[in-house]
Amino acid sequence: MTAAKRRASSSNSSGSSNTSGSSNGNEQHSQQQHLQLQQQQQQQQHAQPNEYQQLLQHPHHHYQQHYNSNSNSSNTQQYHQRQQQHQATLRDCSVKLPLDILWLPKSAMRPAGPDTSPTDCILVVGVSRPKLAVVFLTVMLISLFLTFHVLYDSAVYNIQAAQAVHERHRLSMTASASALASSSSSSSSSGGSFSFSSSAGGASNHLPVFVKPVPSSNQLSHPMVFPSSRVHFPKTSRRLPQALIIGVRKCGTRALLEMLYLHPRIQKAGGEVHFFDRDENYLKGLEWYRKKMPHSFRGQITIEKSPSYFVSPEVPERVRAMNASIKLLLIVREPVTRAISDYTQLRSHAATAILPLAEKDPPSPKESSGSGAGGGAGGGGGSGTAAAKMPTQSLLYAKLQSARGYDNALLGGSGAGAKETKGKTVSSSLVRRQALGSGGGVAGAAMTTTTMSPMASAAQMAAKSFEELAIFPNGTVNEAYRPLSISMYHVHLHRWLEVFPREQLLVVNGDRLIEDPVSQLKRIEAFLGIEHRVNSEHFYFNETKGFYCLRYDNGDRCLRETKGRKHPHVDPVVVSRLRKFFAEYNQRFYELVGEDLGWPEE
Ligand SMILES: Nc1ncnc2c1ncn2[C@@H]1O[C@H](COP(=O)(O)OS(=O)(=O)O)[C@@H](OP(=O)(O)O)[C@H]1O
Repeated sequence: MTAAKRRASSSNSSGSSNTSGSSNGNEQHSQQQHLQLQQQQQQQQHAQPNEYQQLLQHPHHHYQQHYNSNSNSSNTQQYHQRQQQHQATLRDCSVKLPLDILWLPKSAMRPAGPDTSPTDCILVVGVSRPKLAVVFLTVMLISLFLTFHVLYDSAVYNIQAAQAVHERHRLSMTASASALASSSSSSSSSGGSFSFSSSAGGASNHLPVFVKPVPSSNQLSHPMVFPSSRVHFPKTSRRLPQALIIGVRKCGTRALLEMLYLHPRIQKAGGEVHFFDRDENYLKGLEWYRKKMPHSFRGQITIEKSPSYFVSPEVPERVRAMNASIKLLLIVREPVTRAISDYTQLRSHAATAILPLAEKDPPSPKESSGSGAGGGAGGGGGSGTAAAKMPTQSLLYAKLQSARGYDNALLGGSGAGAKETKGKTVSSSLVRRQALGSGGGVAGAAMTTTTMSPMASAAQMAAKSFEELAIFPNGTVNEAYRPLSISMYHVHLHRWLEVFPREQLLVVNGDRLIEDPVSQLKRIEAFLGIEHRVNSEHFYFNETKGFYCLRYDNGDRCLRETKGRKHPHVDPVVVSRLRKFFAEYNQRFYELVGEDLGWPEE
C-alpha cells in the first residue's frame, strides 16, 4: 500500500468515525472523498518537486516540515496519532551508546515513498569525540599497514625460499653427477667425497634443506645438499670462512664438519674447495673462493674443510693473508691407525680403478713410457662395447691419474710421487729430513721415482699389503710412504705454528670424536665462541655401522660407507714396530700442542 493510499484510507476511516450515524454504505460519497484526497496529494507533490533531494540533504528539517504541513491538515487528531506513533518508533530505535548511535524511522526520511513503513529504521552515527575518532582511525590505519607489511614480507620470503630450493635442487643434481664421477678419486685430491646414508643402511637423497628428504636409492656425495632444517632467509650472503678444518686426512674431518653443522650458528662449505693448496684455484682469487661458500646470516660461522691444507707448505701463509685471525681446527688420530685408514682408502680406489680399466685402458700421455705391466694386471675381457663404457672408464682413469702422484708415493716413490695433490705439497724427503733431523734418509734413499702406467700403478697398489708398503724387507720403516709421512704431525704443525699463534688452533682428538662426539664438540663450541647446543640428543650409535650417526629434525643420517671402512688385518708386529717408530714424533707433537694425547707407543 502506498503512503497516499494509506493516508487516504486513514482519513477515510477517521472521516467515518466523525460521521458516525450517517449511512455506512454511501459509496458515492466515499469515492468523492477519495478523489479529493488524490487531487490534494498531487497538488502537494507538485508544490514540492525536490522533496527527495531535500530529504537527502536535510532529513531532520524535512521530517519537521512534513509533520508541520500535516499539522495544517484538517484532521489534527490523526496527525497527532501518527506523530506519537513515530515518536514511539524513534524511542524504540534509539540506542544509548557511547558512540552516539541513533536509529531513525525510515519513513521520517521518505514519508511519500512507496515502501515507507513506520517500523523501518536507518542508522545514523555521529562523532561526538573527534580526537578519539582520530586516534581510533590512526590505530586502524597502522594495523592495516602492519598487516600489509607482514603479508608482503611473507610473499617475498616465499619467493626467495622457492628460488633457494630450486638452486639447491640444481646443486644436488650437479652434485650427484660429480659424485658419480669422483666416488673413487683419491681422497687427497677430493679430500674424500661424502654423503650420509640412512641408518637403515639405505641411502638418502640429499634434497634441498627446507623440504622433507625424499627416500631414494641414489646416494649423493655433495654435502652442499645435505638435508637439514636450514633455510636461506633474505639478508644472508656468502662469506669467506671464519674457521677452517685444515686436516688431518682420514682423522674424521668430514664427521667433524657434519657434527658441527648441527649447530645453528655453523654453516659449512659443501665440498672440499682446495683453494689454498691448489695453485689453479688460488690464482682465481678470494672472490672465487667466497662464491664457493654457503649463504650465511651475520653472526653465523662459515667453515670449510680441505684436509690437504695441513700438509701443504704454502697454505699457512695464504690463509693468514686472507684472515690473520681465522680459527683453525686440526683433528688428529693415532698415527698408525690413520696410516692404515689412508692405505685402506687408497687401495679401495685402486681396486675400483682396475676393474673397468682392465676392460679397456684409455690412452695415456705417459702410456708409451710404461712398461706394459698394466696389460698384465688386467686379464678380464670386457663384454659391452668399448664406446658404451668410455665415460665411466674415462672418469676412473682421470681419477686415477689425479691420485697417481700420491699413490706412486704409496708405492714407495719419493720426489714427484710425494705430492698429495696437484698443488705443491711437502715432499716426503723433506718430511723425512725435518722429522729425523740429520739421521734420516735410509729408507728414502732406497726409493726411486717410477713412471708407471695408471693401470700398473693401480694394480701394484691393490696387490701390495700395508705391511709391504710400510716396512722394508730389512725391517726399517718406509718413511717416504705417504700414509706414514702424513702421520708425522709435528712436522706439518710446525709450519702452521710459525704463522699462527697457538691459541688460534684447536687440536681435536679424532679417536675421542668416534667414541664420544659430544665431549669434543663442547670444546669446539667454546673455542669458536658459540653457545653449547650440540648434545647427545643429536646422536645415536648405529650398531651396524659401528659409529655414531647424526639425528636431524627430519631424520637420522650416518656418514656414507666410505667413512668407517673395515680396515684390513695388519700384522700386530708391524703395528707395534710402527708405534715405536712414531713414539718420538708423537712426543714432539704433544710438546707443540701442549697436550698428551696418550697414543700407544707399541
Ligand atoms: N661418526 C662417524 N662415522 C663414520 N666415520 C667416522 C665417524 N667419526 C669419525 N669417523 C672417522 O672418519 C674417518 C674418515 O676421515 P675423514 O673424513 O677425515 O676422511 S677424508 O680425509 O676426508 O677422506 C673414518 O676413517 P675409517 O674408519 O678409516 O674409514 C672414520 O673412522
